[in-house]
Amino acid sequence: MSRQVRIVEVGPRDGLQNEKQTIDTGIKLELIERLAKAGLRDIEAASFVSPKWVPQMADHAAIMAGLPSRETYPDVNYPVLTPNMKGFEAAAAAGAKEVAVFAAASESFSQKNINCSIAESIERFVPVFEAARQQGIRVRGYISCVVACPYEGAVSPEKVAEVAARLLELGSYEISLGDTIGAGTPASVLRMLEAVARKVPVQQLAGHYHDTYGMAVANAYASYQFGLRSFDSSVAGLGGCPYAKGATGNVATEDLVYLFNGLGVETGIDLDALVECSAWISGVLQRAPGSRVSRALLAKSGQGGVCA
Ligand SMILES: CC(C)(COP(=O)([O-])OP(=O)([O-])OC[C@H]1O[C@@H](n2cnc3c(N)ncnc32)[C@H](O)[C@@H]1OP(=O)([O-])[O-])[C@@H](O)C(=O)NCCC(=O)NCCSC(=O)C[C@@](C)(O)CC(=O)[O-]
Repeated sequence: MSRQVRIVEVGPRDGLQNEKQTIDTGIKLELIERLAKAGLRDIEAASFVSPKWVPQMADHAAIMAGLPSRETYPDVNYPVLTPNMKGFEAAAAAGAKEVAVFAAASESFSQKNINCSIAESIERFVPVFEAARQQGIRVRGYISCVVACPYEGAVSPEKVAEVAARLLELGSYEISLGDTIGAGTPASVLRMLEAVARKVPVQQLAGHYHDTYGMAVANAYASYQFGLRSFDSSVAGLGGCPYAKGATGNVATEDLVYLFNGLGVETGIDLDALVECSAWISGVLQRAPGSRVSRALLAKSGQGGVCA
C-alpha cells in the first residue's frame, strides 16, 4: 500500500512533554508500540533536552533503548528533538537515526523555550547539522510560532520564510511549520505558506497545527490543497508546549486520518486501532480523548470516552 500523505505522530513527545505527573517509561513505550501497530511509521519518541527544562522527557535514553523490535517493525522511524550538540551527542549515542532541531519565528518564544535568540539558536544548530551529516543521521527542522506567538501576537510570514530558508540551507530534509498556539485559520496559514513556499519547495514542508481554537483540521485541509503532503499530529490530541501557556495539543491523529479517509487519501493507518490506542492512553491519563472522531466512534461502539 502506498501512503499518499505522511503523518508524523508526535504524541509520545509533544503530546506528553507537558503532562504534570511523571509518566512511567513503560507507559510511553507501550504507547509507541500501539502507535506502530496502528500503522504509524514516523513516531517522534523523545526529546534530548535539559531535564531541568522539561522533566517529563528525562527518560529519553531509556525510551530509545526500549523501542519496539526492528524485527516486528522494520520500517518505523523514531525521530527525537535535539536543541544543541549536547542533545545531539546523547541522541546519537542512544541510536537515533533522525533528529529534529527546533527554532522559532518569534524572538520572545525563542528566549522562553530555548533561552537564546533565533540567530543564536541557528548557530547552535550548525555543528548539529555537520555532525549529523558525518554520521548519516537525518535532520528535520521545526519552526514554532509560524502564525502567532503567545508573547508577541501576530508573526510575519516573511520572518517564518527567512528562518525556513536558513534551516533548509543548513540541510533539513523537511521543515515542520508549527502553529504553536493554534491561533491560525486557513487564511492566515495560507498567507504564511505562500511566503514560505517562495523559499522552500512545498514537498519539503510539513504542517504542525495545534488545535487550541478548533481550526487545526481546517488548516491541515487548506495546507493539503496548497500541496503539503506531510503533517504532524498527536494521538488523542495530547499535548501542549510548556512555554506556550493555554495552548492545547496538536490536531488529533484520529481526526487527520478521518479527514484523509474521507478524501480517499491513503495514510496507511488503521483508524480502529488508532481509536483503541487513543482510548487506552486517555484512560491512563484519566480523561476523555481530545479527538472528536475518537469520542464519536467510542460512543457509537458503546465504550464512552475512556477505557482502561
Ligand atoms: C536548550 C536548553 C538546553 C538551553 O538551556 P540553558 O540553560 O541555556 O543551557 P546551557 O547550555 O546554559 O546549560 C545549562 C545546563 O543544561 C544542561 N544542558 C544543556 N543542553 C542539554 C541537553 N540537550 N540535554 C541535557 N542537558 C542539557 C547543561 O549541561 C547545563 O547543566 P548543569 O551544568 O546546569 O547541570 C534548554 O532551554 C532546553 O532544554 N529547552 C528545551 C525546551 C523544550 O523542550 N521545549 C519543548 C519542545 S519545542 C516545542 O514543543 C515546539 C514544537 C517543536 O513542538 C513545535 C511547535 O508546536 O511550535
